[in-house]
Amino acid sequence: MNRLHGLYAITDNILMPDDQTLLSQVHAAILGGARVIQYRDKTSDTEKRYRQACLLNELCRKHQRTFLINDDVQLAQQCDAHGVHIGQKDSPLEEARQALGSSAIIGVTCHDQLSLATKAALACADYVAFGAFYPSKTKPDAKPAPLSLLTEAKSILSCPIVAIGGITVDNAPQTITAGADMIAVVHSLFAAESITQQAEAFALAFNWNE
Ligand SMILES: Cc1ncc(COP(=O)(O)OP(=O)(O)O)c(N)n1
Ligand SMILES: Cc1nc(C(=O)O)sc1CCOP(=O)(O)O
Ligand SMILES: [Mg+2]
Repeated sequence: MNRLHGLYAITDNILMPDDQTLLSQVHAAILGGARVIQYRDKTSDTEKRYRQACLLNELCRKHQRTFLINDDVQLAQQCDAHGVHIGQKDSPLEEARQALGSSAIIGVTCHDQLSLATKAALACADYVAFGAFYPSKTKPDAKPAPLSLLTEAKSILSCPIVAIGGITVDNAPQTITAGADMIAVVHSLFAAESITQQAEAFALAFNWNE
């Protein structure tokens, strides 16, 4: 199975306020076909973040899913995650690689800028992420990015490409056709009535394009 392809589910500390909700919602997403899980908790509760990251790591390993930590290289190390997702204001890629080693998966946010992606790819990022392609409920201030960026990026990069920001079951096929290898989703997945069915619908969008 290609580990960096398909539905990329990102957790949310508001939609999933406690351990039980977090675990059951991520489990539901995995059952529906989410291939990559990112633990994204923007609180400063270190104890909770460590505990939840360990719980999710165990769940993802049990189901052979890729588990990444947002922002926090040290937490990724502590909970033995597969890797980390870093933004332009987080730890530099070189530092993250030094800390986590050559087999870790490191993804980098590139917003709407191809130049950030070529730089990250040259520095051996495992994937690059562009967005926001649609208005995002999770990050309403995210700068918009055009779908044409995905097509342009696909023609010059050899690493996998993630599309993020306001992705829904309705607009997912367009982002995949434009060049996304993975679609990263928070709200449209985890606020759904049936998370498993919603994940299945996202996963189907990839089958139509394969
Ligand atoms: C897959 C993926 N893409 C982009 C982001 C955004 O990262 P960043 O710009 O560092 O913003 P925060 O998520 O830290 O608020 C992401 N987390 N995941
Ligand atoms: C975390 C994040 N980063 C973005 C970017 O554009 O870099 S958009 C975003 C939020 C994604 O959540 P939703 O699927 O609810 O829009
Ligand atoms: Mg970040």
